[in-house]
Amino acid sequence: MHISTSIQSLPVMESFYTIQGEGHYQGRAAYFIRLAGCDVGCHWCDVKESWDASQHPMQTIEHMVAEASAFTGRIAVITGGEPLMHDLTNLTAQLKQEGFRNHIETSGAHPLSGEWDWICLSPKKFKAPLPSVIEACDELKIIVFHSSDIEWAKTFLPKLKKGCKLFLQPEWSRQEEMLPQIISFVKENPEWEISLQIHKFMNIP
Ligand SMILES: C[S@@+](CC[C@H](N)C(=O)[O-])C[C@H]1O[C@@H](n2cnc3c(N)ncnc32)[C@H](O)[C@@H]1O
Ligand SMILES: Nc1nc2[nH]cc(C(=O)O)c2c(=O)[nH]1
Ligand code: SF4
Ligand SMILES: [Mg+2]
Repeated sequence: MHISTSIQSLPVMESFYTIQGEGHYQGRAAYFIRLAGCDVGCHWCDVKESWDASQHPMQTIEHMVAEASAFTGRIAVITGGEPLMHDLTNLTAQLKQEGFRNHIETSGAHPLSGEWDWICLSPKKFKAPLPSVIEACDELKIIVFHSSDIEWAKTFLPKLKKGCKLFLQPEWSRQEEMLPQIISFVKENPEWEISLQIHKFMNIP
């Protein structure tokens, strides 16, 4: 007997069409889907409201993709929360059918699922990233809260695939203190770039 794919729903905190504010695609129009649920626990996380999935409504993938498709842009960024806590096979397949490039923002603490055109890994000391995600990422984005985080960033280099983009992003509240050190590091190590959360300067989501 043929069993049709059951309708899958995922907990969604918010979705919005905006400008990617971080990393290699910074400045590009993108539709963000922020899935709820995270077990990493970064003390400086800028979306702690996303952590408890039970606080957010379930939405069917059909509904999520239909809403995304209403906008002109065709980059979808799946973020969270930690999006890899969910099986993203069906979501990414249906976004692809609507012509989206699928991008993910992840801590890498859970196994990859789904079909990705761009993987941004932002590893955390609080819950280590899986080797499989480190090897697959297209962009490494290290949040710099303390100057020692710059040294920690370098420990990932031997494990990354060739051509992986390298970013240092100051933790928002620590920007003034960390930026001078990040700037001098990048001047000495020009394979690294600076990412600044430009959406926060523009007061957009
Ligand atoms: C909110 S997280 C969601 C995706 C995933 N859980 C992760 O951490 O990559 C999205 C991005 O924002 C970064 N981020 C979160 N809080 C931040 C802060 N206070 N300052 C700078 N970047 C932050 C994360 O490191 C990650 O790159
Ligand atoms: N504009 C904008 N760009 C972003 N890039 C990564 C974000 C995230 O929270 O994952 C984010 C976000 O929340 N807003
Ligand atoms: S892994 Fe991402 S969503 Fe989870 S606490 Fe850290 S920054 Fe926030
Ligand atoms: Mg954000």
